[in-house]
Amino acid sequence: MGVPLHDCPPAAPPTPTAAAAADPASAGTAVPAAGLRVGPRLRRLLQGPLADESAELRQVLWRTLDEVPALQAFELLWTVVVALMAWRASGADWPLAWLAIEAACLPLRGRGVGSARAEAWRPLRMTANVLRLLAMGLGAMAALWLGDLALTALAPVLVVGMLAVVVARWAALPRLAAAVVLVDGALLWAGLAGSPLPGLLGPSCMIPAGAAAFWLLLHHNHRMLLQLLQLQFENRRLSLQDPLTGLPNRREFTERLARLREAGQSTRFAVLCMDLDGFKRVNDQHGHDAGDQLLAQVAQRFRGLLRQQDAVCRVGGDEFVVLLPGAEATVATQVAQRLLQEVARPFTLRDGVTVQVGLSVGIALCPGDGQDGAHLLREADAALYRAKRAGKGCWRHAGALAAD
Ligand SMILES: Nc1nc2c(ncn2[C@@H]2O[C@H](COP(=O)(O)OP(=O)(O)OP(=O)(O)O)[C@@H](O)[C@H]2O)c(=O)[nH]1
Repeated sequence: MGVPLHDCPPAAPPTPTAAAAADPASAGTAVPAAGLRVGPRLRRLLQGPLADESAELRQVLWRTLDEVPALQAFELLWTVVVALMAWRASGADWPLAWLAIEAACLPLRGRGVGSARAEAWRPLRMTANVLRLLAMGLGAMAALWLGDLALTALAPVLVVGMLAVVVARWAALPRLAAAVVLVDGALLWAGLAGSPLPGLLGPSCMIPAGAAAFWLLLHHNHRMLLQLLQLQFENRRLSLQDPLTGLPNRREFTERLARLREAGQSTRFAVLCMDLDGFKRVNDQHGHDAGDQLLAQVAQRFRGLLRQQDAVCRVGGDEFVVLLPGAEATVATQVAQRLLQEVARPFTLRDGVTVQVGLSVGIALCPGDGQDGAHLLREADAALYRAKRAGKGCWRHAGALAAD
């Protein structure tokens, strides 16, 4: 290591931030799981194995259920045609009740889609969808019981068409979709079996085979969709992660910085640019593999020291960047001091070799040293360069707080 820490002001007692950073158990609060807000048992029942997937992935899957307005218009048209025909044929009130349910569900089925409240309205949308599908099954069954020839042709087409839509679009919820197929399939079967028209019992026996085909399609759709999403998520994770240390990489760091800046003009945070001192010597003396092990252990120590809302990223060979949301100068300095001390402790590598390196840190603050993320990074990098020039093993502030 270069110049000892006395080049920096003496270490102050840990602040609540630094204390929390040192104790990962007390750091941060758990992010609430996103997605449908139903009881855990019901969610498990509906989602099945999906409950083990990440909340983010489940949310994307759920979003595939959101209704398409054009599709809803066609579905409405079909139901209106069959229900009005049943009303004319029977003169009874039940087709009107069927239409009333369809009409009442229509605005609820698209409620909140595309808005910030989309997630909150999802249970309502799902309830409305299930209710109208049930009404449609019952309505078609009753229409078949009338024995009207045109209705006998149209009602099964309506049910089968609806089930095809469910199978095509409800791959996110295969269990619920399968239940809808079974219930509406059973109602269709009951309608055909109970029709006063002769000869329908035989064709009605085809319904279990049809339901099985629908179920196979549904299962296939679900597996494909899940695999696609899993790949998409894995690709994204790999593109944002440094494979050696498991830390976020430069791209992820830039995105987090941008998100922080988007949070508002008054956002306060600190950027710490860090570079190991004497790392090349470890590579030269013990080999590249030892250097890799050292980098992974350094990353582990950094992670153990920081709060959950802080971010530490590996942005180059032995270069790391830390983002401290909400931190002002004192806290940033104290965190830099603790990081320095952490790295200064010897590292024991896999084959028992003990190595020692140091750390130099450059600190830039938002808003004091600038507002723009790229500018702050440059400022912190310049401060790091000054720390290196000052003899390494120390930290330096950017801009107004710079001592030299
Ligand atoms: N083992 C390993 N070495 C790497 C990796 N990426 C870069 N390096 C090496 O890390 C070294 C970084 O160079 P420097 O930062 O100049 O080395 P240093 O000894 O820390 O120099 P100072 O910062 O001036 O103290 C170079 O020798 C690179 O070849 C990596 O992924 N694994």
